[in-house]
Parts: sequence; structure tokens; C-alpha cells
Amino acid sequence: MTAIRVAIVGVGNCASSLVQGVEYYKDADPQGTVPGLMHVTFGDYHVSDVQFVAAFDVDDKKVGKDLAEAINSSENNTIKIAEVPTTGVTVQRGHTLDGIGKYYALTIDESPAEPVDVVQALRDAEVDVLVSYLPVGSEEADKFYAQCAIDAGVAFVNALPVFIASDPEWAQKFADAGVPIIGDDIKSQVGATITHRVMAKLFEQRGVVLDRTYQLNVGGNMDFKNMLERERLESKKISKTQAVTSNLDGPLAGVGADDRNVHIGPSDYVAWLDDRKWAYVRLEGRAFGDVPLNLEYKLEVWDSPNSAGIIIDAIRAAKIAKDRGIGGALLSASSYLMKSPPEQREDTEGRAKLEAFIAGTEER
Ligand SMILES: O=P(O)(O)OC[C@H]1O[C@@H](O)[C@H](O)[C@@H](O)[C@@H]1O
Repeated sequence: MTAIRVAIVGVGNCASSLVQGVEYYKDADPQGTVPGLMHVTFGDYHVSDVQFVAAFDVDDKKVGKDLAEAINSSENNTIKIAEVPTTGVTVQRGHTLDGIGKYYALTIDESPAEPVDVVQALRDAEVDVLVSYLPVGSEEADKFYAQCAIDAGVAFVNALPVFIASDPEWAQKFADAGVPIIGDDIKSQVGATITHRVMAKLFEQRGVVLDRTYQLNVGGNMDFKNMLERERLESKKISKTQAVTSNLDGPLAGVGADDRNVHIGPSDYVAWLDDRKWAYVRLEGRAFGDVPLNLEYKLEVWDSPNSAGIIIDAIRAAKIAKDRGIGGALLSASSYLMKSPPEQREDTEGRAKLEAFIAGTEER
């Protein structure tokens, strides 16, 4: 099988875990299973078919460096799982737009180099799939790169909470251009969102009325530092809240981020956590006889590797769509892999549909 030529915008911790992960699993048994991937061989594509051919960033400590060096530069602080050999891919100067928030501006130096022509760079590198890992709140920048993907005919994986795949107008643009998109906002392997979704659903399935819930998240990476600027958080809160409430039937069914009985969002930045993320979750309900029943749990994860496998699967799903000439939002991959897909599906059903897509019995 031919390689999947991948470009990344935003060479932060998530990109680091993705690049390291492809190295880590490059020799995995094609018939076997490994932690964090749906399949070692997804459709016809082995993990090692993912090949990085272009990268964009705006941080002076990353621009101009080989991707293998850039993933260990500047504020990147995720756990190391692999030694990545020189890639031959130089990080190019991307377009900043609203990509640098207040806390990034205080922490990094913006590259003085001129931004490159992204569409041309995608064409020159014959990119199949562009993964957007821009910081939360980069509304304009994310849409700029989405448009570049459309113009260059490159599939788009939208890992952050800016609504593109789930926005009917944007989804239509991708459909009209015959370009696939998977989005929005990555749902990590066993992360705050999926555990919260499942526990809330469990309450309802066992007949407990869920009255109130919160999910408080703290972490020590640039994602959390960036989100100290509350204005950048709006879309993230909406995305995380709907990921949980869309799965319910009771009093909290479908409620939004403004409902007083649901509080879900990034809560604080704790520098010494580095790329670890801790989620404190509480669910309050009423069981038999309206008697109170409460559940609290705490999840501790390394944030970036927790989503890297999901992105490796998303990249391969996007390439399969491209091979089959399918444009527009990919519903199966988006609903299983993302927090805010165009259509929310229960996760077991979501996985079955994605398997059916891989097998070719589900169109999108
Ligand atoms: O753990 P969750 O809720 O699935 O969130 C996963 C991801 O959500 C993204 O929005 C964050 O920016 C990532 O850093 C994080 O890994």
C-alpha cells in the first residue's frame, strides 16, 4: 500500500505524541492489536504507512527545525515514548491570525519569518491529509487552514473545538470540493469526555435520574495555560458539554454549557503537571425512592498520547475516504473519534459504523 502523506499544523505536544507514536508502532504485527489504536492495520493501512511530509508552526523555536527536533522544542513537555530519527521535514512558518493568545504571547517568541503559501506548500508536498492541532480558540486560523485544505484538495482532520465539520455550511464546502473532513475536537482514548459520557449514560440505563454533574480539568501543558484566557474557551466548553449531554435522555438531555446543572470545562493550569491532565468528575442523581446517589471519580492521564492513537485512526479513515472519492464530513469516523461530530451517536453504535465504513458497507 502506498504511504499516507500527512501535514501537521501546530507542532505542540499532540503533534509530538503523534509523530512518536508512529515511530513506536512502526514494526507492530500487522495482524495484532496494540494499545490505543482500533487496528494496527486499518483498512489497508498499517501505522507505518503514515508518513509526515510537511509541518507548520509560528513559534520561533520550532520554525526552520527538522520535525523530529521541533517536537522536543520550546514548551513541549509530553512524555517521551520514542526516539524519532531526523525526518527531513522542516517546520515551515505558518500563518498566525488568532493562533497566539495572551498566554502564548507571554511565553513564546513568534517567528520573524514570512508566512509561507500554505496551499502551495500542501501541493508541493503532495499531502493527502492535513491535521489541525492549533491552540483552542484559534477560530480564524483553523478556518484559514480548512480553506487551504479545500483549495489544495487535501483531507482535513480537525482536532480542536472550532466548529467546521459540524457546521453545515463548512461541511457543504468540503462536500462541494470532494474533500473529506473528520471533526470536530478530538475525543481521547480513555479521557474525561468518554468516561463522563459513559458514566452519565450508565446512571440512566440503571434508572437513576441524573440531576447535576461537573467535570473539572487541570493540566500543565500549553493547552491549559492558553485556556487561562477565558474568552478562548467558549467553543471548548460547548463542545465538551454537548459531548456528554447529547448522549442522555433525562433532565440533562441535550442541555448546553449555560445550564446551571452541568459544569464541564478546563478549570486551571498547574505547571508541575506538565502534559498530565487530571479530571475530577461528579455526578449527582436520584435512585430508587428518589434517594440520593452520587458518584465521584478522578482520572489521571498524559493528555497528548491519550489522543495520538485516535488521530492515527482518523488519518487512515480520511485517506480511505480520499481513495474512494468521498468528500464532505465523514459521519462514522467523526462520531466515534470526535467530541462534536455533525451527528452524535452512542459509542458502541459509533464504533460499529466506523468498522462498517472501513469494510466499505457504510458510505461515510
Ligand atoms: O479527554 P477528552 O475530554 O477526550 O479531551 C481530549 C482532548 O481535547 C482537546 O480539546 C484538547 O485540546 C486535548 O489536549 C485533549 O487531549
